[in-house]
Amino acid sequence: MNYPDEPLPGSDPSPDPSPERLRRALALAGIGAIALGAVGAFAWTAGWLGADRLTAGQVVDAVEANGGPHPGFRRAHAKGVCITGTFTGSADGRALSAAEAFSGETLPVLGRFSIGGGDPHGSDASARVRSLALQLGGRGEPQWRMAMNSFPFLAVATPQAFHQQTLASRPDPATGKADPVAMEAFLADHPRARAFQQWAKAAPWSDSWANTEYNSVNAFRFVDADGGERFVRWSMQPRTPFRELDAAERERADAGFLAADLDQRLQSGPLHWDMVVTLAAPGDVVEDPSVPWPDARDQVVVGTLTLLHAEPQSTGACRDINFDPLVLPHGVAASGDPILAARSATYAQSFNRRQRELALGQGNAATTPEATP
Ligand code: HEM
Repeated sequence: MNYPDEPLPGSDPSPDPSPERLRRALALAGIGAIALGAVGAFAWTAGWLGADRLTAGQVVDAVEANGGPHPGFRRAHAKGVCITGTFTGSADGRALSAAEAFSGETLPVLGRFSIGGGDPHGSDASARVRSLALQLGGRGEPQWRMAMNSFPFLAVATPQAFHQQTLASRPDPATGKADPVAMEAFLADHPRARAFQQWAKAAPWSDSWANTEYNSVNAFRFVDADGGERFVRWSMQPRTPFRELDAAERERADAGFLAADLDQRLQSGPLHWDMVVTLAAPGDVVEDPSVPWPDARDQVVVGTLTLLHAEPQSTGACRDINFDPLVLPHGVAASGDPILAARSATYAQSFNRRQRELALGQGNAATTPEATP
């Protein structure tokens, strides 16, 4: 298949790209991301990038190979449901960022809950990662798109390492599991990924999308009305109390228990999360999502997310949205994190592929309500 493809920013073979090149890449990323949000076109058109670098197409090819072909579906986080609700920013949020979301007005929200993995029909109990993607602001308003995960930090620091991890995780057709030798080789090259493995082994599984905390993981910059800038990470912290889904319950759980649980909870009323921003201190690493910040950092509650309604992704409005984390409003800007820029480019690849399949009638399962939770 031929798709427009460009080398990923941050995959330059020269070890130390100049700040000027980085600035140009980020500026182009911002422009590309806005264009992408509007027309679904491929975001990455910077002609200055070299020819021998990792491309978004290669990254998505590898992700797709691990999840199996599922035309019309997202290549990652393939299983999920659409949601709608509102967001209301706080005065404390307004002091940190000039974004419309913190104006005090209540904005419409369109979003999507999902689980990790590329199988749209897989069991909820087989995926420990829960995810929340949001678009704050409706049509004609400045939009803020974000895609967050329940893990607090990433396994890797760069798009290349993410690609190596994807290749090492490829399931062996005979066993359905990753080749342990390939995974050990990856871990030997990327020792910090062991911290993520520890988290995945030890952290309790939540039993609901409603009681899960979702994290931006990548750092961003908040810009206030006077132009003051701060590096931040944020999380959506649930007001619904956490409850663990233990191993025995996972064994018994229905394949679509998360969507059924969500529907049931929403019948009893709205669900709420506090948006909590963590402020970086001078010297904190802001360009590497595999390095968590110390717990003692200042935190500010900047708003409330209220979810009101859920519907199947096959027919809901979230199906045809690319939750590109670089579609940002005035008042929020990218950090220099190369993973963030790579996410924008790879989500565009995945979005283009699935939309093309839908247009060609090859993704009917993705538009049939019975085929999804
Ligand atoms: C280099 C690193 C990453 C790559 C290559 C990657 C790749 C992808 C791809 C291809 C999709 C499907 C996009 C679509 O078709 O709409 C996706 C979805 C998603 N990603 Fe990532 N991802 C990366 C890192 C992250 C991180 C750090 C987070 C969050 C902290 C994240 C959160 C999500 C979420 C929540 C979705 C589902 C969005 C939705 O519901 O539409 N990803 N990712």
